[in-house]
Amino acid sequence: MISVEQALAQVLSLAPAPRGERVPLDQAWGRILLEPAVSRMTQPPFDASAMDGYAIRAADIGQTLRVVGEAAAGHPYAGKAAPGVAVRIFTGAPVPAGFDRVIMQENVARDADSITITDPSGTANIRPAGDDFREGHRLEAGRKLSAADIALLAAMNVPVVTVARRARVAILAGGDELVPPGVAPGPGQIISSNDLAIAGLVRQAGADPHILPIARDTEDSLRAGFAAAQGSDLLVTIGGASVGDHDLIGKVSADLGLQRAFYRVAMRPGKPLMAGTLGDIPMLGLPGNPVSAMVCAILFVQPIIAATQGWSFERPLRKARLAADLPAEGNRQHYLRARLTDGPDLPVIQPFPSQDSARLSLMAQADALLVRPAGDPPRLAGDIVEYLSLTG
Ligand SMILES: Nc1nc2c(c(=O)[nH]1)N[C@H]1C(S)=C(S)[C@@H](COP(=O)(O)OP(=O)(O)OC[C@H]3O[C@@H](n4cnc5c(N)ncnc54)[C@H](O)[C@@H]3O)O[C@H]1N2
Ligand code: MOO
Repeated sequence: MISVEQALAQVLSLAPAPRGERVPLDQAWGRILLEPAVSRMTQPPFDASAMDGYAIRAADIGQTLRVVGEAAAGHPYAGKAAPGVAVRIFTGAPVPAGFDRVIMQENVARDADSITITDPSGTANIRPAGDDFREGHRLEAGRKLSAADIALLAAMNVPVVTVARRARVAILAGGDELVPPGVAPGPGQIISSNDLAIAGLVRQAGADPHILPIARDTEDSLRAGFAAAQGSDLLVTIGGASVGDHDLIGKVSADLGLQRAFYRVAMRPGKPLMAGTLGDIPMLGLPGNPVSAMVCAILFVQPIIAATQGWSFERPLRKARLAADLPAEGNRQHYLRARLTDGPDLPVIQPFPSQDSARLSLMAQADALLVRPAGDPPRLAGDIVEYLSLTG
């Protein structure tokens, strides 16, 4: 058995280099920027009015001013400032040359073509050219593009960006007991859920899942499943990873030439995890118990997808206070399904009394995985412990 840290390093070393594609901005949200984007604009491109009102010279405050023209957004005023004059101006309009204040119209009394300033206090109400960013401003590679990033790129006049191609992830669940949701299970059968859980986690990491037909517990059926995964960027198998007579993933993948990086990790749940490269595709073989499969996907599948897309998707370890005493840990790092509530300083974490790795109903209620290192001594209520958030 290797440690979780060693396993993660080995998994990440299997990730192929990210490949880029050019997409227009309306398709770029949530994608990973692979090449820096460089602004072709200065923003604002001109000194812009921040208010509806009158452009004046600060030196003229106290005088009655003559309104000589109008500047609206998209309709600049062609003239310049002169002593004793004002220009009617609207938000977003270029401030004509020579004016250095905009007085809000609420602070002005207008009489035909004349204005008197009733309240000269306040700021200039002018956004100077380049106040936001200048030509050449860069948005660096490696970020997941947010709504604000897309707006910024648009304002930079960068209509097309290079983002990482979404990894295509083949998901192969196997087991004679499995039927898809909606099918009436026969004797001894259950509904396959893991493939759908993993597909959700794959999507969360920004990749495209491709759920293959459920494989039977035969070498031929598994071989057909592996063949169907050709052309994917990553293959994730679920189940059949343990030592039972019908656990064939290890044998079939080895027969097909898997370069195995490791098998078995010192973690709980998720010990019978394997990883390697099959042909030129990285493969992760997840254990079949539903919670084990999900924990392995959170710890290993999501990070390798991120790496394949030029990104780092690491859930930070956060601190919380234990709600109840816990016994000493064994020789595997333990990820306990838990609930978080607010506390006076840190959140309070309450692990569920049952940690059975088959209990999906508890996984669905968990908002955190309490992480206990191998060999952790007994802990008391109130002790500070670490957790991974499942809710973001
Ligand atoms: N003698 C030993 N037995 C087991 C060991 C061990 O070390 N020695 N490890 C146990 C642990 S830990 C786990 S985890 C499981 C992993 O087993 P497999 O990866 O071989 O998974 P299966 O046997 O195929 O399935 C386990 C369990 O999960 C259910 N399952 C599988 N696939 C799905 C699916 N797509 N959707 C829903 N449920 C699924 C399956 O029906 C089984 O109940 O091995 C232990 N045994
Ligand atoms: O990985 Mo097994 O989960 O310990 O149930």
